[in-house]
Amino acid sequence: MGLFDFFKKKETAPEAQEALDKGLEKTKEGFFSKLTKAVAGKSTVDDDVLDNLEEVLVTSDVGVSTTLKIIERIQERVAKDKYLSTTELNGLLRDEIQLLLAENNSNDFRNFEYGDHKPYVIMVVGVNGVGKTTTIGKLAHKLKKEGLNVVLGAADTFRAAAVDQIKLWGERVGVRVVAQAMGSDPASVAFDTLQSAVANKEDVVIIDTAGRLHNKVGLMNELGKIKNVMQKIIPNAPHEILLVLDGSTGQNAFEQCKQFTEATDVNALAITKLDGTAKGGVVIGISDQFKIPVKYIGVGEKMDDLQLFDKKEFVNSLFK
Ligand SMILES: Nc1nc2c(ncn2[C@@H]2O[C@H](COP(=O)(O)OP(=O)(O)OP(=O)(O)O)[C@@H](O)[C@H]2O)c(=O)[nH]1
Repeated sequence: MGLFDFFKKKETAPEAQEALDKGLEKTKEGFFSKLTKAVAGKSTVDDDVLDNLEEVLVTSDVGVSTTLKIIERIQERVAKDKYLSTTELNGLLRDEIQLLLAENNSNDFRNFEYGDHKPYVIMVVGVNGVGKTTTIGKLAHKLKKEGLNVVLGAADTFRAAAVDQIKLWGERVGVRVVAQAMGSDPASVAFDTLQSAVANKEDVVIIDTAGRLHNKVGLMNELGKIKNVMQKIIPNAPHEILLVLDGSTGQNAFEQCKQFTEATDVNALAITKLDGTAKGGVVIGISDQFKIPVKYIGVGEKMDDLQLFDKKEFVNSLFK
């Protein structure tokens, strides 16, 4: 199977569905217990119910603007149907969330025109602690399992621990890692990585970057420099700029998304740690607000706990 096929591949393995269901358990529990309270004692969807629903969505980290959009659509349905029972609310919400995800993930990764990029270059960005290194390791494992040759570039040279962590993942997964000493130029690591990947005819390059957010201009310059250097070897690299966000940080994730999308052309999102949070609504809000497809979700700490995001499976799992 080629690279292109991998990204188009549908992940329907029962284990994957099970991991997704388990990973979304907390979100589901939190959401539906709040929803049950929101409609308690009510038989029809009225203004009170809608107010309560708004609160449920906001506190599930769907985000204010996306929440208002959902409420408005339900209001329209109520106005049209005149009488809407609260038992119908679940189904209605499910439909609206599905629609919303479809609108924002219309550029679903499975439909992306990747062409036949070889190597396919992924530059991974995000602040420290969000699960960036883990996501890179899991992704390398996933791609390797599909028979692709992967190489990692340790371009987060700011912290010695970051280089060590990437090397450790490289060993665990069994993929090559290009690294230089701590403090060396990240762009130089990226250059070396791409150059050797081309020479070795490797399929995928994943470049880690430092996630310092203290200063947007600094971040922009650093990421810009890495990109420019990559383009000396492969003119349209990186093909993917993957922003990793910690799903359990709610509003912080929105803020980080804002900062990084202003600093560079993020075109894919990975949302991690969904298993540890009741705030999985962040997946719905972020993709709506930023119009960037969620491509991967992290649903656990193990190597296999990174999934290709499928909006339909996500909603099915949430409303199961
Ligand atoms: N439960 C859970 N934990 C995760 C997930 N992804 C990452 N983690 C954990 O989050 C912690 C931070 O992950 P790292 O990969 O070290 O984070 P990082 O962003 O690279 O941070 P630095 O290495 O400090 O830059 C680790 O303990 C991971 O095991 C996930 O999807 N679910």
